[in-house]
Amino acid sequence: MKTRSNYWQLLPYIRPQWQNITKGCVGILGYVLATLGLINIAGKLAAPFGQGNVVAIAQLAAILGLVFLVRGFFQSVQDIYMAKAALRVAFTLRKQVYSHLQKLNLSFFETAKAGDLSYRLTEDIDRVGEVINKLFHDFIPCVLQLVAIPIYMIYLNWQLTLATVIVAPLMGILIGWFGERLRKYSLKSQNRVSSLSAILTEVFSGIRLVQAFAAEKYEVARFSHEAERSFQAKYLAERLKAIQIPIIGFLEALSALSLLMVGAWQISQRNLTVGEFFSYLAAAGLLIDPIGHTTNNYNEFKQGEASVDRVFELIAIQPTVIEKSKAIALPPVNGKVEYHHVSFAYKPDEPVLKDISLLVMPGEAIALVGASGAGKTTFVNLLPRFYDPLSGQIFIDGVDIQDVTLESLRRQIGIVPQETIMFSGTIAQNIAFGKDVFEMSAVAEAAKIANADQFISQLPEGYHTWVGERGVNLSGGQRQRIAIARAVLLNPQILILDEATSALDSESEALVQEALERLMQNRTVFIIAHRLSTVRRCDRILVLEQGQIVESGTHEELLALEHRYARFYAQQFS
Ligand SMILES: Nc1ncnc2c1ncn2[C@@H]1O[C@H](COP(=O)(O)OP(=O)(O)OP(=O)(O)O)[C@@H](O)[C@H]1O
Repeated sequence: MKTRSNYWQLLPYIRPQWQNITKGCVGILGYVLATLGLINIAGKLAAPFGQGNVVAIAQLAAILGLVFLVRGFFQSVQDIYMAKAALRVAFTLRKQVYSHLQKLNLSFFETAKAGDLSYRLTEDIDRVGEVINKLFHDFIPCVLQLVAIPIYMIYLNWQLTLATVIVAPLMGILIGWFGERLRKYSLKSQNRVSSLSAILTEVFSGIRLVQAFAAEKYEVARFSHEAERSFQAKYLAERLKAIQIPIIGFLEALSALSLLMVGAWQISQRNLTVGEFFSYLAAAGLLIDPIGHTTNNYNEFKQGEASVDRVFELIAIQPTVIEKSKAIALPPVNGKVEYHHVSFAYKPDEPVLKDISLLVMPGEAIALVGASGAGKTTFVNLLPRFYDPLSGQIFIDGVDIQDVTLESLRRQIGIVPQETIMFSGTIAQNIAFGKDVFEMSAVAEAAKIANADQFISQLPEGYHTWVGERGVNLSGGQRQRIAIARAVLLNPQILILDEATSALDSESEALVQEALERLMQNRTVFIIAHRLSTVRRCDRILVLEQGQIVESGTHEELLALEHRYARFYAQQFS
């Protein structure tokens, strides 16, 4: 576990807020000066009280009221500008972490938990914002008061001050000790809540599976176990705080007692007037609040540090697929694709693709077949650079794909995945996914080509029908046609199709097939094929086995070989 504070890493986010912070500091300064003014006036009240001078008391009380008002005004200034600065820091951090995550590789998201990520981006960053807000509008003024008031107290009477602050070092040590423990408990607690959030995301998005497997009890037990651990971690933190408060309170009482004793002794020795003692007591009284706040704030900082750690952990993750600084935009391509001695492994010593070389001409349709785990998905994932080969190169129209910008590369490769994810938005927005501005007529045209126009037109609000987070209100076949429409609208020269394995009813199947056929026309296509009709239609079939192309040719040619494809064909399609 890290012990170094990550708060310093917030500095680049805090710096641009200097204007708000300066305004807030003016507020702090005014507030502290007004506080010193209050102490001074309180001291002046002792004499008229002794003389029973009501007029003087009333005058001083009026000034006191005025200074309170001024102090309140400065407090508002400080609160407003510091809160603005802190919230801006949280906003910028959130935006930056989100765009950083967007740059990370597929491999990161394959292992990261969605619930955990969203917790870090929401709750953790909120907490960072709250801590910075506290730091600016509470902690700094308190520390300033803790410096200014004792200086004033020393000026009034150093012996009394010594008596008051004698327990301060012990207090400091205790606060530090508790704070460090709180930070550790908080990190644990945040991680636990994050795990809870991850379980919730998993279960609610896979609720059909949970119900289908009658796994409700199992999931409740899993959730309860994690909730129990979260309870334990939170409880430990709260218990620690509960122990700390009376200990610090006792030290404060000790300090007050010693102040009274030394004060009485000094007055009896005639080293101190009652008026000075009054002023002194007012100063000491005004210290109680900042001490309490500083202790609480320190605890919160330590707890917040856990959130800072968790946020910066994400920022520290570097993408492995990196765009070169001199990357050029890939010009519009014809679709010639060449794999040149390409090898790849997810884990060292476990090669998934082994020295693959292949030339695909523009407009050619390539079917990839092979047993599960043969490397078909990996093979196509290298083309849009979801991963980079360990060795070898991939060229599109003779240009090494590692020399071009990721955006220009990916915009020219359309992907129709096995399972279509629908984002929350209208059908039209889902078809035009990734585009801010689009022509409705172009969307409708794409939907027509994808055989989707008819069912969309029958929906209550047509293209403006809202589809849920996972498109629950559309059938599998309809979702596939939306995915095809997306690819049609993108109009890429190169297409990757991962044919859905789940069976559709024959009418839906025919509509999808027809749509796919139209989509594939005049494009270079790589298709992970699960259907015989698709395989037969392709110009070339590649049989993958343990990361190697072991056979290549047309359906008829490969059948005539009577080897692997023929065997595969017999198993899969006959
Ligand atoms: N993200 C990953 N991390 C580690 N190993 C992986 C990852 N993705 C795939 N693999 C492994 O790489 C090998 C090839 O997987 P790949 O998904 O490319 O095969 P496939 O032929 O597409 O299989 P399927 O038809 O089942 O989808 C398998 O052994 C798989 O377990």
